[in-house]
Formats: sequence, structure tokens, C-alpha cells
Amino acid sequence: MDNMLQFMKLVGQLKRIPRTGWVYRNVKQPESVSDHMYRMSMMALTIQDVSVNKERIIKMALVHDLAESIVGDIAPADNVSKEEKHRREKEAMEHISGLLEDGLRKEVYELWEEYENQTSSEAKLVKQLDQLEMVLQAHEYEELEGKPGRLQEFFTSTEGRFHHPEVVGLLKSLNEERARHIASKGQNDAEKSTETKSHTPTTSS
Ligand SMILES: Nc1nc2c(ncn2[C@H]2C[C@H](O)[C@@H](COP(=O)(O)O)O2)c(=O)[nH]1
Ligand SMILES: [Mn+2]
Repeated sequence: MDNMLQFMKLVGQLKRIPRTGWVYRNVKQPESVSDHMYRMSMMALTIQDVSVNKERIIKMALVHDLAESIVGDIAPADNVSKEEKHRREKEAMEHISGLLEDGLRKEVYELWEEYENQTSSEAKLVKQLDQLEMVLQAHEYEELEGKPGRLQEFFTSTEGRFHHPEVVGLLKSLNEERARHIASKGQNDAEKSTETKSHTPTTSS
């Protein structure tokens, strides 16, 4: 098969791979890996910080999980060692980028390698976008399910990971909205239980 066609079919595979973290938490119709990378790329597009190489962070966001088209989306709960996860993903990226012409092959592989090894400020920012996108998605699933707070583990596991001011700013808005929703859900539940108590006849002793 033509190499470019094979490359594009591997990219297409990402549309059909659900994000493992949501699958393990029984989220209905979980997003795919490409859904996740798309919004990350949009987050990168909106970065205003002129010290950041914006083109590079958009490209890095687009390729950072490309290896998952072959190795799948390995989550912390899978207990795959960092070394083994790196070995699998490196092997996959060598194959995937190997389908491209030399210049493009080098570019795609090096973008992935830079992100994987976190060797630049751009890579560190893309990692923050990766985790910001995940907690934003967790918040949206809590809203869709009407269960604010249910996916707290995603917020707990990423605490202290956010440093870029624009990332911190969006996260602040997200956490404020989430806190309001958790508070109002708690209030509604309290009101409901009061109502239930007032309508439940007490048994006379
Ligand atoms: N249940 C949890 N899953 C998590 C957590 N942190 C990450 N993850 C999932 C999300 C993805 O499915 C996968 C890896 O994501 P990458 O974008 O890094 O490939 O792991 C967590 O705290 N809990
Ligand atoms: Mn990712």
C-alpha cells in the first residue's frame, strides 16, 4: 500500500481509539485520542505568549499521541512501566514516521521525541495543555452526567502540574465553575433530602 495512504490510515485509527482513562471510569461514549489531540491543538493555537514558538506547539500537540494508533492509549492504571511505555511508543513512532519522506519523517519523529523527553519549554507547555485538556474533559463529563465531583481523581493527579500563566488562567475559570456546580449539587441534594424527610411519615413507637 502507498506509504502516505498507510500513514493516513494509522492517523485515522486514532479516531476509533477511546481514551482509556474514561473507559476505566465507565464514561459513556468516551472521546477518542484524536478528539483529545484536536482540542489540545486548538488550545495551542490560542496561546498569546510571544516567547512561545506557536507553530511548534501546535504541531507537537498534533503528533504527541500519534504512537497510540499502534500501541493504544496506555493509562497509569495499566501499570506499564515508563521504560516499557517509552519502548513501545518509540518503536511505533519509528514505524509511523518511517512511512513519510525524509524531511517530514525527521520533523514528525523529532516533534514526538522532544515532547516525550520534555526537552524544551514548548514541550513542557504542551504537556500542560495535555493535562488541562484532560481535566476540562473530566469536568464536561461530570456536567453531562449531572455528577459534579465524580472524576476528582483526574484533578488530584494533575495538581501542581500547571505553571504557564495562560494555562493557570483557564484552569482557574474551570475550577471556579466546577466548584459552583459541586456546591449547588450539594445544596439541591440537601433540599431534596429535607423534602423527602418532611413527606415520610414517622412510625409512632
Ligand atoms: N483514571 C485516570 N486516568 C488517567 C489519569 N491521568 C491520565 N489518565 C489517562 C488519560 C489517558 O487515557 C491516558 C494517558 O493520557 P496521555 O494523553 O498522557 O496519553 O491516561 C488519572 O489520573 N486517572
Ligand atoms: Mn495526550
